[in-house]
Amino acid sequence: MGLPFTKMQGLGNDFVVLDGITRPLDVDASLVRALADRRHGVGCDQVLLVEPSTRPGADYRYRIWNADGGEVEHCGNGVRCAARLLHHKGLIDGAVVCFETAGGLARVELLAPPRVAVDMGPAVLEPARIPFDAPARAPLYPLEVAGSDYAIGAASMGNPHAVLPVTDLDNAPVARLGPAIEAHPRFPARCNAGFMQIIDRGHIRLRVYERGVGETPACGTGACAAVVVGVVNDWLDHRVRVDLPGGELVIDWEGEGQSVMMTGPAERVFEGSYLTDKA
Ligand SMILES: N[C@H](CCC[C@H](N)C(=O)O)C(=O)O
Repeated sequence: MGLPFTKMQGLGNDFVVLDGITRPLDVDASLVRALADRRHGVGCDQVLLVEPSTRPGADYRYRIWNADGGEVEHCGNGVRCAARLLHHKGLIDGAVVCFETAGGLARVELLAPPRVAVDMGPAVLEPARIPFDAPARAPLYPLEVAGSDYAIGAASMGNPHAVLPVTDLDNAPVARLGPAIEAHPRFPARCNAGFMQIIDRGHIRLRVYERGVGETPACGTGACAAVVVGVVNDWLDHRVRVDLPGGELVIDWEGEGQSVMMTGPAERVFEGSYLTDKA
């Protein structure tokens, strides 16, 4: 008997989505790594599990694991895909659904397909809550990485992000610096490393080396974190077009204490059954 799943993607950030609603499902790191394996398994950046909600105000709970098997707090592209899938299955009344995640609540609205809008909740800038080791909160932090000194922004969207401004994104040292920032000791839970090029006050280009995965075509929480860092440093206005290698997200943030709003696509790719018994 195989494990049914739905393959989905948002700007090429791809997911194996599991149904924990019809019946409870035990997901562990080894199953995640097997599913995520692009040669021996299905292949994905993250595995998502949608379950009945456990808290008032939420319609469903959704959990996220990176391809390395680590469970994490939030996934922006993933929450759009989870909402699109529930709507397709007739499990949402109307066009709005609220998910509880380990990183907080996410209110999702299905727009004209394939677009989906998400209230990602507030950004967290207090170093201890990112978590990031720093003596005090600052718009930028000095960080020594691989023997050189950089200035990074740091924020959490439920999950930790470092944001490094660059002037030439196409030639940014993502493969070299990404892993070093991801595993930097000042990020005790590791982090997602964003490389941001400012085009103008309403437009950035972004590449993200994701915690537990590597560089992905798009990172929703990374786009949110990059815009937050840009607004905090007065480099950006409140509505920003974020060009990622996989496509465009639109992020709106009115400032401290306000939710970060994200709009982008979410698409089903195929339904399948993972044959866990290899015999
Ligand atoms: N790699 C992230 C989780 C997935 C985030 C990303 N796929 C998104 O769309 O936000 C982390 O370890 O926090």
